[in-house]
Amino acid sequence: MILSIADLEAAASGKLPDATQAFFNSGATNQITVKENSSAFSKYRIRPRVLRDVSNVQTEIDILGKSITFPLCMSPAGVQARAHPEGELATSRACSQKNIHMGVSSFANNSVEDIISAGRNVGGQINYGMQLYTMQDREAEKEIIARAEGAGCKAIFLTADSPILGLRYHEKRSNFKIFDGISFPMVENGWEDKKTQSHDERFISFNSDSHSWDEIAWLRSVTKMEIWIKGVLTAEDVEMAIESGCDGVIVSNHGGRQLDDVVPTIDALPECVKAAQGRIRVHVDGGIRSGADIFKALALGAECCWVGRPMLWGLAYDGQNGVELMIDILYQEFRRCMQLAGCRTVADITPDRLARIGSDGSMSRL
Ligand SMILES: Cc1cc2nc3c(=O)[nH]c(=O)nc-3n(C[C@H](O)[C@H](O)[C@H](O)COP(=O)(O)O)c2cc1C
Ligand SMILES: CCCCCCC(=O)C(=O)O
Repeated sequence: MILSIADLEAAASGKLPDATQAFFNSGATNQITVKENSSAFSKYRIRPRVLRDVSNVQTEIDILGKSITFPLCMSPAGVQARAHPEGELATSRACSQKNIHMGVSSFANNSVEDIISAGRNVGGQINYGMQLYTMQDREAEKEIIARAEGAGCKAIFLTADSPILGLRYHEKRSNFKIFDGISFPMVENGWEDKKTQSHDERFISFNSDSHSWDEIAWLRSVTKMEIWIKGVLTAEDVEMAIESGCDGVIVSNHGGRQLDDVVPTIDALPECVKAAQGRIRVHVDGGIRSGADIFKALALGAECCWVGRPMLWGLAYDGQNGVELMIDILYQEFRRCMQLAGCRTVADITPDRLARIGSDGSMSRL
């Protein structure tokens, strides 16, 4: 029986070859951050308020100019065809049905045009954001931006934590074949001669490790979409994002897949929110596996949460239905958490709803 995200992970992983599990589920080097992203949530406990009439709870929030069902979006994750043959098309339909915005990876196995059409064809009106890497070939980068904007994306998510790929030992040991039999329509122009390259070599061949904050002004000059930075973990970089004129940041460590031993995102969030002082939007991803995790992130000041692996597990388990099941699980848990904690609206989820357990076991209010 699949009741929780942990149940979904177990069911999905059983359906995937070992090498694909290693690719989806692993983090970088020693797996410290991938584990801590989730476990760090447990040092927070909820302080519920009672007798507050929670008969009419409002879970909706406005993101990118549209109301979504609850504060959750789908993180951009590449190579979804390794989870299910329909890949991002199934994810897009599920998001559209459930009224949840979706990030599209540059390493999608379907084009941004097809991904958005798939969602529109089932009737929803959600927003999409295009994830970008800083590319060596700026003309090719510009073309992806133009295609995304033309297809209807509302935002660019520039991934800032990946000047190079993280060292992914589990993935290497498993001999995961990323390229065999699948295409990458957003980035593969001119790649025909590189079919034999490794994952790492291919990334190095197109991605720029000399990226800098200067790119934001360039992005502004080529698009009217919102510009967000994905992969910020410090107050200093939130300040840089504000100075550079970004619309938002996603506090993210790439699900622990880039630099290992970095701070878990839920622990980086408070300093990022404090630095933002409401001048820039602050979202978070990494290790979110329950409705209570979403509640805690909001109480610590995030406007919205994003999930990566839970979406991939849903997709691997049962395509579109599996992603819908994943969203339903998180929605039911989050709504119930709000009710039981005495919150009628998302705005009621404030820092005073949390306590923090110290290293000596003591409990303190935030
Ligand atoms: C298999 C996989 C592929 C990913 N691909 C991308 C990508 O192409 N671009 C990107 O910015 N982040 C990518 N991510 C990171 C996610 O956007 C997100 O930051 C991370 O998965 C959040 O952590 P979670 O998986 O614990 O929810 C990927 C993550 C996974 C697991
Ligand atoms: C050729 C590199 C593919 C990277 C796919 C995305 C991913 O695994 C990540 O960003 O993490």
